[in-house]
Amino acid sequence: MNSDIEKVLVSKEDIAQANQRLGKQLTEEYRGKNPLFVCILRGAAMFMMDLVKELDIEMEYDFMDVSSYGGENTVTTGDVRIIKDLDTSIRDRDVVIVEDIIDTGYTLDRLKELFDARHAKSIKIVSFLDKPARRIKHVKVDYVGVQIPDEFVVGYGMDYNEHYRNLPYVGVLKRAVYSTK
Ligand SMILES: O=P(O)(O)OC[C@H]1O[C@H](OP(=O)(O)OP(=O)(O)O)[C@H](O)[C@@H]1O
Ligand SMILES: Nc1nc2[nH]cnc2c(=O)[nH]1
Ligand SMILES: [Mg+2]
Repeated sequence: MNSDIEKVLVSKEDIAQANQRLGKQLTEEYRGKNPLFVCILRGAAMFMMDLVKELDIEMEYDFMDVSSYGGENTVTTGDVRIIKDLDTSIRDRDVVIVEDIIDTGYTLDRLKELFDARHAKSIKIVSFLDKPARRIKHVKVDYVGVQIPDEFVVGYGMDYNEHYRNLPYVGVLKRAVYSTK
């Protein structure tokens, strides 16, 4: 285990199991609909690539880069900026937004509003992690991998100052790491 990690919240095995379950559910729901899966960069990249391999249907995917956080690294501002937009039109498409984590809900609330305005046929959300304790915007998450307590997590795509995204599990950082980096 990485020496900066205090504890593992979601192991490699837990991740694989959650993805298999989500893949089955989404396969049932979207068979014959050619859905567009939208990965929200950068955090959701690793989850997205694992998830789509569990889908046994025709589908397409695209990427969008948004940033929901301002100057500080662990404090939300509620400001969501589009850094890279989709290349695909979502008009009349069944869209599945793929996120690594829903925390305050600002990012997904804003994205849902945006996709509604672009006339998607349907919009559903799949988030690998759900941290309900911190919710401010009560957006409906249709599919959740794992619910976690109110801790700042890293790994499996999630970062602290761009580090730790490549960890193959989700963990909590040691306190000391925040004060030295
Ligand atoms: O529910 P919220 O409070 O809006 O937080 C969740 C969002 O915050 C993180 O992304 P971030 O903007 O930090 O960028 P990243 O995905 O590139 O790491 C995470 O990947 C979610 O997209
Ligand atoms: N890395 C990381 N990004 C987040 N964005 C919102 N919550 C979190 C979290 O717990 N960890
Ligand atoms: Mg993100």
